Amino acid sequence: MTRIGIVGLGFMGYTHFEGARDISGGKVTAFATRNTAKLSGDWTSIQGNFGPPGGQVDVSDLKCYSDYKELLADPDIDLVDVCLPTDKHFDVVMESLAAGKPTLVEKPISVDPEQAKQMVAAADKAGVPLLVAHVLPFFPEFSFAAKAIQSKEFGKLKAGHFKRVICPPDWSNDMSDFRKLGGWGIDLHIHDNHFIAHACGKPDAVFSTGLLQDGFVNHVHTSYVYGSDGPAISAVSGGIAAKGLAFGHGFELYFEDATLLFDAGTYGGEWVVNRPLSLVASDGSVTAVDLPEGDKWCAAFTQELQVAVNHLQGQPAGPLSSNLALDALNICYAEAKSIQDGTIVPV
Ligand SMILES: NC(=O)C1=CN([C@@H]2O[C@H](COP(=O)(O)OP(=O)(O)OC[C@H]3O[C@@H](n4cnc5c(N)ncnc54)[C@H](OP(=O)(O)O)[C@@H]3O)[C@@H](O)[C@H]2O)C=CC1
Ligand SMILES: O=C1CO[C@H](CO)[C@@H](O)[C@@H]1O
Repeated sequence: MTRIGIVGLGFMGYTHFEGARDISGGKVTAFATRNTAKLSGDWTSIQGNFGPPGGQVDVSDLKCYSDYKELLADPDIDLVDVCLPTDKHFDVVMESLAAGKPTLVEKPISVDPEQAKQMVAAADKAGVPLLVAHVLPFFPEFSFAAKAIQSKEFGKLKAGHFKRVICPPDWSNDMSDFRKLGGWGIDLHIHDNHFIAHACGKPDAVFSTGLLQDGFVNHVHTSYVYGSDGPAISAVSGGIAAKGLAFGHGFELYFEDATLLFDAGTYGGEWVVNRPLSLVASDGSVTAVDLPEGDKWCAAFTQELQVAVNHLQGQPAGPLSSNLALDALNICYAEAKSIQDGTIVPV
């Protein structure tokens, strides 16, 4: 049984906690929070941009630490799950690795590429697993899309377009500093960069136009450059949607033999599926793809944590690979440079 300790109980700490309820071979046995109400199980202050608010949680079977350093020193923790704001990732991950703890850290690995490289190098040197919690490949529509791209079930992917937009979030004071987040490029659009690198391979270069703020991407349109045989991929992403559009994402994927479409988001506070995952076939038919039904709101996080737990038993890290997280971050920097210089930038 892998005993998981969560550090930081905000939107993601709570989401991981709920997601971990359904994994096999692992469970959350400890958490660390600075907040006295949360220490006693009152998680009602927690709310993110999807999922329900936190409630009253029975913490009697859990070790509740007010200082994450105590959690890192606990010999009964097998996997440290760092759910802190991004600017805290480097210090806490380095401490966790130094304590010999296999570590899962929320995305992005860091805003600073040098720090990100140091984290990966430290894990390699210590022989301690470091995983980055990029969850998008575990969402059923994206999981289906990645499998379709990699298996060529519908022929080769010829072209694709991705979308990910939010209105600026207001659930956390920690998210108000654009430089700490790395802008919506590194905070949000990195999901697409990671997914594209995971499903299609790392692009050779990017060409982007968009809006920069404090040197970071606020809104971006990117063309991902592959060799002459590669797919034509583009994405639009950013944080300039009006307040009624809290979150929206989707894709259009043009395969040789079919087109795969998906588009959904939170409009006016309601989850709206504009286009369920649909297969447009060459015979003219359009069918909704059967996806697992009745999944909990945090099911993708369950899958993500399952891969992390399985990795400690020798299974591949898959989409949680820290090198893939580095690639995704590097693409973000190439995009910002492309917007700045107006040129195609190698990745
Ligand atoms: N995969 C995904 O879909 C998403 C990923 N994320 C990522 O998750 C990470 C956390 O984001 P999110 O959960 O939204 O942020 P929140 O602000 O909601 O939660 C972060 C928590 O970290 C703790 N914390 C904050 N500052 C400090 C500090 N100085 N020292 C120690 N602890 C601190 C607080 O927990 P406490 O009060 O318990 O101490 C806080 O609630 C980010 O890296 C973000 O990019 C975010 C949203 C979605
Ligand atoms: O997917 C996400 C939803 O929006 C949040 C706010 O930008 C991001 O942090 C997160 O990664």
